[in-house]
Amino acid sequence: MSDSQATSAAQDVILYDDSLLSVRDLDAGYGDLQILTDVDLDVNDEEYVTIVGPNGAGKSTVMKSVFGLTSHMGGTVKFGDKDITAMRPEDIIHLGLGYVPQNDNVFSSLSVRENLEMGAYILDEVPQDALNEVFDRFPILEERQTQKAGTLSGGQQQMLAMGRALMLDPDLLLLDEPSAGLAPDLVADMFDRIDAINDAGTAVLMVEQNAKEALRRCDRGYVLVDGKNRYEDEGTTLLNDPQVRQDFLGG
Ligand SMILES: Nc1ncnc2c1ncn2[C@@H]1O[C@H](COP(=O)(O)OP(=O)(O)OP(=O)(O)O)[C@@H](O)[C@H]1O
Repeated sequence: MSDSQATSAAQDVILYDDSLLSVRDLDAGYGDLQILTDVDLDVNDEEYVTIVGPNGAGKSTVMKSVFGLTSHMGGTVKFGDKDITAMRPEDIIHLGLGYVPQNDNVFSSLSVRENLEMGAYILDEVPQDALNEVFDRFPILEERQTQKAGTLSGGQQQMLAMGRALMLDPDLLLLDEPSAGLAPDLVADMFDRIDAINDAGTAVLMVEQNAKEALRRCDRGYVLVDGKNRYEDEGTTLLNDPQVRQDFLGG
């Protein structure tokens, strides 16, 4: 453990002093309904972090809370040196944080290219370099750039949603269930693409139902249960932990 880390006695969660994203004692929910309690979480520069856990554990709520989409009830969220606690999403994206929600993540009636251009709406001009990079990363989007997004397959729409978030070249990408709804033979391809995005230097925080594959690929993982931290460790360590396997990974 480096000098910049300290272990939280309560949950045995490692807290970092200099992480890119730092969530501390976060309480959040919807309206008056509290879902998250004292959640701690870090993502370091260029790190790939996964949150897994049972249905309804609050995984998506963590992502939404980081991105300013829930009721904030306590605790802090820092991104780089900025306190972004309860900041609005339209302000957060200026800071280099991109979010790809699980559902409704493309504008169906707009073309593929228009969707990508919308990703950069906060800029005065469409960043051509970023657009070309997205097309290099997802060639099918270049081929189909004039097609309406709603006519793409589920996997292609997921690529478009990611491509749109990449238009601002974020330092951290939040991905909520990127493999949801994909045919089994497309799931590995989607994970390969996420690996490539991370290898190119973008930190990733991902929620996944496909927990084993996600833990196999990530650097570190968190297991969230009932809106609280339960385990945190390197992905492969969690994957091989008998208790985690039995309780959360189907044996
Ligand atoms: N907009 C909302 N309003 C009220 N309650 C909500 C809302 N969205 C989610 N919840 C509730 O918050 C709890 C956590 O949901 P969340 O989607 O964060 O869990 P999850 O771990 O991502 O689950 P899953 O794996 O099933 O997607 C659930 O009880 C859910 O019903």
